[in-house]
Amino acid sequence: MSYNNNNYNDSSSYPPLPTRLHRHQPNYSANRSTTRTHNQPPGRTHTNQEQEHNPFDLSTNLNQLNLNSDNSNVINFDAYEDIPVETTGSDIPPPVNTFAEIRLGKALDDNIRRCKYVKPTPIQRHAIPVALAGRDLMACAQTGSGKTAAFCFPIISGILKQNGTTPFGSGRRMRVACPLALIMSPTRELSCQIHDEAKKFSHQTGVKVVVAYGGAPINRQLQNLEKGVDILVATPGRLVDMIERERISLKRIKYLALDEADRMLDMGFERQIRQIVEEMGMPPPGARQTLLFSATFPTEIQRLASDFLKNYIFLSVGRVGSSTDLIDQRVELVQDMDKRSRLMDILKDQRSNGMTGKFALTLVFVETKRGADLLEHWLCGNGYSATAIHGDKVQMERERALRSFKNGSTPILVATDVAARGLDVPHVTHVINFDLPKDIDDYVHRIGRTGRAGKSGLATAFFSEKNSSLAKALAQLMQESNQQVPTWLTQYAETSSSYGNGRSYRGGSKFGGHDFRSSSNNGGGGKYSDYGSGSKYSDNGSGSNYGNYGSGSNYGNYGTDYKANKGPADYTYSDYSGTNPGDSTYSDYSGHDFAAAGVDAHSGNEFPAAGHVDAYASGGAPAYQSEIVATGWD
Ligand SMILES: Nc1ncnc2c1ncn2[C@@H]1O[C@H](COP(=O)(O)OP(=O)(O)OP(=O)(O)O)[C@@H](O)[C@H]1O
Repeated sequence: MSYNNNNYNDSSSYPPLPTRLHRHQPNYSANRSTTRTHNQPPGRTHTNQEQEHNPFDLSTNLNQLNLNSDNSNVINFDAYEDIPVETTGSDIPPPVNTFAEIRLGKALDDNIRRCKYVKPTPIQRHAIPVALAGRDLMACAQTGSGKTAAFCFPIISGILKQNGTTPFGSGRRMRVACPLALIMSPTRELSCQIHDEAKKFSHQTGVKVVVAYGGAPINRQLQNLEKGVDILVATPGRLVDMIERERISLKRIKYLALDEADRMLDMGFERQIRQIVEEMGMPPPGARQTLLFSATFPTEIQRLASDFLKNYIFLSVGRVGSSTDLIDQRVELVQDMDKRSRLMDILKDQRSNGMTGKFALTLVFVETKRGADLLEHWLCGNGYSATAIHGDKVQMERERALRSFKNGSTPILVATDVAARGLDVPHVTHVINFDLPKDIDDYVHRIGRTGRAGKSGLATAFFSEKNSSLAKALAQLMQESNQQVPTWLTQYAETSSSYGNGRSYRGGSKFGGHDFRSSSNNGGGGKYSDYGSGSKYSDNGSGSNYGNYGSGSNYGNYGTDYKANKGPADYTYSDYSGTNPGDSTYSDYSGHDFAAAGVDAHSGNEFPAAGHVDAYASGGAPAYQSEIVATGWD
């Protein structure tokens, strides 16, 4: 065996993967009535010709290829019972325990039932009442815990209550679409997924959802806009393009949601997001409602994000940036040259345990696009059905790869960080970090592709010498997620001074998250704490009750712990991309190249110098910092 045996587990053999993995898919025959539904605004009736596609239809829903006789479709809410919840801000609307309490309207309730959502997840219990009360929200909750519905439900419900019609303005030549809601996300695939979800939730409500993303023909998307749009789901590059062509106006936006908000506001996207939100006619904070969601929210990014918000509520479910305990995390010390043979051992074990095929998908993260292609090729050559996804593939190839992974035709997907965030593929049972990312938050998002919606999952990481800067953050994260930390990793953590590419790890108290206003004393207001899905308002601070907190003054043990454990450096941009020449870790995120020009240490290949913009960056953003290279801008 060619890997170092100082592993988490003495045995080289992997136990059978978790079995609570099969999610039953909804099988509803849609009511294809052409009459207006209960909550449907006037003017939103559907004729037979423009009959809505039924997203619950088994024959057309890709996910349903994964149907299994196992009926364990219901989310495991026990897994969320003890999750700490922290809410700060003024006049915080109380959480709910059931969807019925929320009064989303009959049409939406029907769709929730069709989705088989029996009760709200913790983030939904807390976030939906806040959003329905019209408040701005910065929300942080663990991967796979239902954030998409948490921002979609209030938006759809709000649009239905407005009883509006899909408005159009006038442009130079064509009609200008004026959506009421804009949902932005960093990758094309995630935008498509949110679009599919939002369509499902708004089925037969008359609310029109359209998606716009780069790499796909713009004309088709413009045609869809022509048919009317209430909710536009978009990636930033394509959106700017359409606004500049005067095909979209943001002047009627009432709801703005940023999914993966920390990513949208970090150095790769911030400038373009600011352009969209602040310079392209969108109503200002206060005149619109802004909802920011992510599983991770570094303090520095919270500070940037607060520009977009007014009198907002900060909500965290689980510690900010934590991984869920549902994911069994293992880390192995493997030299770079031994990684392939170790991967082969793992895949062989999985095969011999019967954990293969469409109900046991394996997602393998690598550092570079070329590395992804090479590994895919090597796996296929060794008898494993694999495909790859990364930012150098044209959109059609990206979509094909994801489709064949989802339906189990190729149960192994080799991916760069383009697949790290947000993607909800039901049967991913194992995430393997063949190459670890430099940033702990990226690790959190990557492993979060498994262990979703209350199901358990397995994450294995190959740790090599060059990952030593991540050791401290990784060990701390694992400890906080109740994982066994190998002794050798603790030793690495003790000797390494860094917290992973300069960003401090926000560890500390296991309890709750951290609203940056609380420590900087500039806002905040009341706070209350709550655990899991019970109804109690248990206060976990230093004795004050719900609503009785002064702004940041009564921060209690939680705050003290946070500060005491705060790492040496906060999130520093310079370390993020510029100081690692020869290293292209960040070279692939939804088509962006974040790395400086240089030579990829891993493959020995040159990667492009700053300023390169690839062929399908239509209307894409210019490289706005010398070290940033925009390729295939979404
Ligand atoms: N109330 C609910 N009951 C049952 N299943 C739910 C509920 N809410 C969401 N889900 C399911 O949970 C899964 C994960 O949801 P979602 O993709 O919104 O997670 P997320 O928090 O956005 O994750 P990530 O941080 O990775 O983006 C989805 O398959 C979704 O359909």
